[in-house]
Amino acid sequence: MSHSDADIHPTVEEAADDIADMEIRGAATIADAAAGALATQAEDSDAESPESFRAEMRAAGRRLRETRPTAVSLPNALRYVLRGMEGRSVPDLRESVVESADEFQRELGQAQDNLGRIGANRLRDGDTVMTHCHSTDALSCVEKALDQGKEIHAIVKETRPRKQGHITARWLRDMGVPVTLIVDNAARRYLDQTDHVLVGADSIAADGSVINKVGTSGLAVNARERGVPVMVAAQTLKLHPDTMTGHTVEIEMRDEREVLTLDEEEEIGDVTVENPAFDVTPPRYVDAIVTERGQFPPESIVTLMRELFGDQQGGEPWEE
Ligand SMILES: O=P(O)(O)OC[C@H]1O[C@H](OP(=O)(O)O)[C@H](O)[C@@H]1O
Repeated sequence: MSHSDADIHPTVEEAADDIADMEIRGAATIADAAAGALATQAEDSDAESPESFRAEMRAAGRRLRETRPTAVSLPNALRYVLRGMEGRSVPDLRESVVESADEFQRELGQAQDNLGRIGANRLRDGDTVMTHCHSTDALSCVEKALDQGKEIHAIVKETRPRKQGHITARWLRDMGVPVTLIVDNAARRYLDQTDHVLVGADSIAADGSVINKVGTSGLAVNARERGVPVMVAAQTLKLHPDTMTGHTVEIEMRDEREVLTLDEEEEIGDVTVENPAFDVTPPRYVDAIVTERGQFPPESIVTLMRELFGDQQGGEPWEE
């Protein structure tokens, strides 16, 4: 690396590109990758002054932050690692960043395990869950239920346009769970055979709204109409601190080519394609938000948010 103040390590560039292209995806996985990339930036830095080291870390943080807007786990990860940066010399600063990233990654894994155990208690032997998209937090609940000796079946929604339901189907098969794969449009019909809708979250707002893969809100409304409980598995990393002061969560709009190929467009003619990646499920359609700190009715999640983020003031550590 050269000695310019804001050198971004190739590993950070690669992680940022992979997050933007969804080679690395899923809110928790993105957070884990971002923390790891910051650690590499720190480890390999040849900054000669504490100021240039800090400038490098901020530049790396900004590069990672600008990749995708909706999953708050990403800025929460960057805040955790960069706020842990302390020391007066480059070696001290480096060590603090590496330690802080390591601690973050350990806690993330631990939180997912604990959340899974709590969520598993909602599942009974023989239950069928319906999933949407691919969530490692949600699958942790199934895994722990299996560990408790329960038999679980899964109805897996394909999840257009990127068909991440296929990833869920593969993971569940690896766990030994019988899987029925359905197209998204069949979900309402199969709710009659479903005991729980089980989804993850990219962000949770202070009013208990759940921001998750587009299609979650329609599924939740249908589930309420059919009397099927909706369980959201989301470690506290998914709680969105800005929403405590009235900010809304930006919904990512992705490339139209995920929906319509060039060939398809040539056949149809010129049309406008909209491709929002996420939607907002109002709290009244959610029965429980399961975190590593316990399970909560969505309306009470704000209490936990105040406890966790209440004292966090000031600007973003990548902008300071
Ligand atoms: O953190 P975990 O539970 O793994 O995933 C949480 C959510 O992240 C995913 O977003 P994307 O696939 O990155 O757009 C899905 O919306 C999923 O429900």
